[in-house]
Amino acid sequence: MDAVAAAPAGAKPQSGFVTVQGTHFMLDGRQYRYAGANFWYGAYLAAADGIGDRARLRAELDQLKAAGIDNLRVLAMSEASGFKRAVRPAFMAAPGQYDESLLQGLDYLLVEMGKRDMKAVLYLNNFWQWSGGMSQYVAWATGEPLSDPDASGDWNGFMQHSARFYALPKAQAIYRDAIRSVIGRTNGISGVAYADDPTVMSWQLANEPRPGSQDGGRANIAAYDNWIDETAGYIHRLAPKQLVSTGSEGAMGSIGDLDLFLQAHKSPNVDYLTFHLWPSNWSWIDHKDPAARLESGLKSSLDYIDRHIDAAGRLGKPIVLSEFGLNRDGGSYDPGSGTIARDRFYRAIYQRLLQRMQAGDAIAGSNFWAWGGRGRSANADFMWKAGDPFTGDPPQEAQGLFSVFDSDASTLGIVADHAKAVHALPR
Ligand SMILES: O=C1NC[C@H](CO)[C@@H](O)[C@@H]1O
Repeated sequence: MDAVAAAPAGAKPQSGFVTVQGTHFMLDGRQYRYAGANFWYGAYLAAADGIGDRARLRAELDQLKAAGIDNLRVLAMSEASGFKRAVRPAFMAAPGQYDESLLQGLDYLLVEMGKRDMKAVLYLNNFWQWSGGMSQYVAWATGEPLSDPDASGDWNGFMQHSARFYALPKAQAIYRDAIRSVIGRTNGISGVAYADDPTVMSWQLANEPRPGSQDGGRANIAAYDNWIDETAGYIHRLAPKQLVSTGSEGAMGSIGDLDLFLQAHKSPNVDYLTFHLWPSNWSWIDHKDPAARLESGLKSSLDYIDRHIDAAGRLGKPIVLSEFGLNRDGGSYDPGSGTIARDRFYRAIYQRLLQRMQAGDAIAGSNFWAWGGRGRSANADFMWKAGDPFTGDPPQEAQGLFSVFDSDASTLGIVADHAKAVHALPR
């Protein structure tokens, strides 16, 4: 194992735990607002050589920190599955069997983030197939075969299958054991219990948990709301010093109903709200030509942002935009391609977030999707294979679809400008 590198020069002493006060985050007695990134593969990159690349990790954490990015959203549990486009290896090879090398990767990542005074948002499951996720739990609990959406194209059937997770006691038992295995862990490098580590800002129940499909999800609402309330309460009992959020996309992840989103987040066990913004996935903007309907897509996007910030204010909890992204020009995956449309999109999103922060509204931060760093695909189809470098795009998507690479200077400049403006806000 690599020796743990010395703290970078100028590393500040570690800050305390992030807490909630009304519609704001607090940190060390002052309001905390942040500019962050999605770094789903952070623990994988931090694993020992053979899976990870710790020299790349340290260099890219430095690059992110230098850009003012001090909050990273990271996958902290994955399940071995037969899904065609799932990340391999998985944190959990089988119910109750955990990959110590990936957990040591999470140890290493948290230590390196702590040195740089960064905060981690760790999600413990996934509604989607690219890390196994809820569908794999259903398969383990029922013995039924998986329905792979990348093979069938039946995304509605997949979403309904995943949503069975919420009401299957055996699936929940396996999941809670996984939660305990992470939250109850003591960092093998620092000796600090995860639940006592202020680097961990919050635990997320899952990535983008939905009640089910647009047509079938309403029947699962009671089970979904109950799952959120009970799981969030369970996590709070394991980690009383840290925050809990759901990982929801907002209305678009709540069968299009903002009221259902708010209802699911009323639980006092849910400390803050999350929402995501995916104009090209939601057909507001064209994947293959983001410039074509950019202005109308931007209008829909800004409206979506305002509605969710307003709703969080009414609920009296902070909210973060914990995913947003857009395609490269012409829908290209090539890291050398242009990002004119994406840069316009990022600027407009950040401008609206900053305006709402300056107004004292409930918005407390954002994490762009997603840091790709120096990860590059060498495959003609741009699809990830086990052993390939990691990028910001998980294995179910082309490597380069939404990644912000280390060479994307214009986009990273926009991110850095936003981070600087956020850090200049009164605290
Ligand atoms: O959580 C997610 N939201 C959208 C991303 C881009 O499509 C996707 O890769 C991921 O599953």
